[in-house]
Amino acid sequence: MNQSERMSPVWPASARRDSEGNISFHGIDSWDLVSQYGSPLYVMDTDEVARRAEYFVKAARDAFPNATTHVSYAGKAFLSKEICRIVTSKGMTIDTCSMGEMRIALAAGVPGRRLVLHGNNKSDEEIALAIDNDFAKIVLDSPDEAARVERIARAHNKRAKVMLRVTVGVHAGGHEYISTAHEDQKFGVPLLAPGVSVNVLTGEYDLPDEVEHASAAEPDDEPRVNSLYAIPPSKKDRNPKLEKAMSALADGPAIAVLKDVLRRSEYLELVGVHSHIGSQIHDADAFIEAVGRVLLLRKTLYATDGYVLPEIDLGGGYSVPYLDSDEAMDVAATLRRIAKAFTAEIMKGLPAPVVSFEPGRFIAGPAGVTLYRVGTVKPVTLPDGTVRTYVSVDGGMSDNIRPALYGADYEAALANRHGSEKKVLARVVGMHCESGDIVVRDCHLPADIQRGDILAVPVTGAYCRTMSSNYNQVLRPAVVAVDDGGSHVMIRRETIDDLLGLDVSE
Ligand SMILES: Cc1ncc(COP(=O)(O)O)c(C=O)c1O
Ligand SMILES: N[C@@H](CCCC[NH3+])C(=O)O
Repeated sequence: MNQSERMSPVWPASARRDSEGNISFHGIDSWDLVSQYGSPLYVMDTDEVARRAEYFVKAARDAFPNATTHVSYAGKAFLSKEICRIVTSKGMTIDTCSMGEMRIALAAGVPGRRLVLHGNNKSDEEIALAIDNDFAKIVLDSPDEAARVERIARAHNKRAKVMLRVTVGVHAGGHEYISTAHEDQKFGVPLLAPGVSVNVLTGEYDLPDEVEHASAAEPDDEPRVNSLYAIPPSKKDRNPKLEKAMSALADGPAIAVLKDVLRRSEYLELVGVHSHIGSQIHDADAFIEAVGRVLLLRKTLYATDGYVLPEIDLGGGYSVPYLDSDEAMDVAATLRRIAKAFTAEIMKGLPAPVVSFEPGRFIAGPAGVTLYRVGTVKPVTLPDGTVRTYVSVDGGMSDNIRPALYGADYEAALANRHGSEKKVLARVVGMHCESGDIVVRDCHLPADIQRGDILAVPVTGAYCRTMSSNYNQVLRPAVVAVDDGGSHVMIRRETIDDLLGLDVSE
């Protein structure tokens, strides 16, 4: 019997390396997986997905013992009917943002009341499908969307549950393309008019002159009773700093949309506000800052319209380590810190909202490993005399666009043997006609790596298969599920018939 060693924490918990150097998942060798299902191959450890879903749902419940929490799996990270069933069995709902994602979740048997629809450019058909299926929420992303959803809801004689996605102005996230709460981008509706900034913790704010005159009450002024307060507070409950910050928000774009939704209440039920500040966020402070701003918005809407937003959705963005040297985020501790922000002064007088989260990468990323066959191995001498060994594999940017798109870093390991003790500086590259077709920019691999070997790249469960392409007319790989019960195909490999079937020209 072979002695097996656990792999480092970036691998699924079931991954082992035996004394011959074979990497296995739940006892199934990489070599056997590739022999049976072909290469490249996405391997999804479904036990790991279930464990991570369970962990997040429990961490949210534990962090908010006195509030209801909802955790929605962000299907854009990785979606299949089986994954839908696994995460919903662990108490999650599912966040979708396209017709395809909605249809997969519905085909998995997930009821609409456990689904969410996002999207900055939803089609009428997508909105109609969500309304028809009584989705838990449709997240409005721009000022004109309330009227569109209302029109479709009226046609279906239904009342749609809607939220508004707001951009809170917090700058966070791993890469510019995956940061979503700064001002200059396509998602959401800003809290504040252009040029206005508010420190929600101190109530200090910077307003351009004209806005200052229009909106800010002096601390000793009478409150702007008619414009700011639906229900004027008693003098002793007034907080001048908070009033200044609320005044700025009361004049902002987000409140205007929320008021518009309230005016359409016959067909729209305003269930809350949504803030997603970006993805691969390591810094818990960014979430705390976002919570403060969203709670200020909730307080302001209560002040102006006497409406208590029932739910605050804080989106996803929880980081995972990709490299052994990356620090793992303590998600339970982060959620506890977020929960503390909900006990701030600003909550005084308002009931606790339902608090929702939408993790994607955290659930699926570390559960996935991609297996590739090694092809050409080419040592290249660099101008400074260093030799870099280019190791070509049979996939690349078509199955993992993240290195090319975000400069994302990964690790690679020889998965079918130990290989020589001597290591070489290597770059793992794909088979596409692009020099940027890189899988792992820099790593050290055994010097005797050769054609036919298997390379495994961990943490490819999120945003790899879902962002894959047919570039160079390659066929998308299969996704194989592994767990204690064995392995099976979850999503089949594309075939040449699939490819030719799309080309309908005579
Ligand atoms: C609205 C929304 N929710 C949730 C997510 C999931 O993010 P992550 O996979 O980083 O948790 C995203 C993607 O960034 C998103 O846009
Ligand atoms: N696609 C991004 C994550 C953000 C997508 C959702 N807003 C990534 O691969 O890191």
